[in-house]
Amino acid sequence: MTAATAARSSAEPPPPPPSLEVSGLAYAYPDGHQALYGVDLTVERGERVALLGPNGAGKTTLVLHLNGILEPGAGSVAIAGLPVAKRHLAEIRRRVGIVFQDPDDQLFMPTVREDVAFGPAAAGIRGPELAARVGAALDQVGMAEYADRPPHHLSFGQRRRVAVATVLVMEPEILVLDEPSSNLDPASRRELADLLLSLDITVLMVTHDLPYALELCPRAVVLSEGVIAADGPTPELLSDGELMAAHRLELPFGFDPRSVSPRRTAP
Ligand SMILES: Nc1ncnc2c1ncn2[C@@H]1O[C@H](COP(=O)(O)OP(=O)(O)OP(=O)(O)O)[C@@H](O)[C@H]1O
Repeated sequence: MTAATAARSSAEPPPPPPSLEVSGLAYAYPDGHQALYGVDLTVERGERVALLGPNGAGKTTLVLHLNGILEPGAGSVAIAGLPVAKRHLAEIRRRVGIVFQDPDDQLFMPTVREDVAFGPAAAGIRGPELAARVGAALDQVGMAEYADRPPHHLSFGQRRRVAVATVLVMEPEILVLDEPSSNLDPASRRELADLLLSLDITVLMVTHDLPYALELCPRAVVLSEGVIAADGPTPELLSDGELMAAHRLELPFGFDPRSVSPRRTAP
């Protein structure tokens, strides 16, 4: 290394910490049921990762550790370098935006605008900054024109988009989506895919919809019986018949995972 390159590299900022770092995470429910046995998972900033696995694999249990709803029995979780711990819980919950499967679990205010404003208002943001953040989040999900509507007057697909806005407005480090394509008609499913591809954000997507995982997530992780059974490029994992059968993963009849490449960006 020359003196000039050494000087330049010492001036470069260090790379950002991973968006998500899970190390040796183990968890047993209070009734003694062991749901996770030492999970290690690192997701770098900007990655989109599908979390796959059969019913009961431990996917929800893992997600509930990301924002401190559950506390590890062993191991640790960090979000952009900040440990998930009681003393950091408010900041952790801002950094981890979880979109639950049922948007009605997340929407409870009289209007869309108030639902999207709820999180930042609770964090002390007021006035023009609050209005600007809410407007920007609704624009991101294409729902600005519905701002004054009651959420329960919207379609399921529209409510899911508003639920995404309620977490985007917090400017999270990582967006965690639980079954984002469930109950969506084909057009809403595609529109949500386009929306997710337009976001410059780290994504962890829990899904049983394997074509959706393939389209949106270049990388997939298979969780099975509380351990990571595979971690790699989604097309490779979904083309591995033995792996798929061993973990009860099934593609739709006739679907060839080699016929689709993960999309990098929205059209
Ligand atoms: N509150 C609880 N008390 C005891 N055991 C639980 C509890 N919640 C989940 N479990 C068990 O922990 C294991 C993991 O469950 P989890 O909900 O994390 O699986 P999952 O991969 O999200 O499944 P699914 O695809 O069906 O949503 C399962 O065996 C489940 O029965």
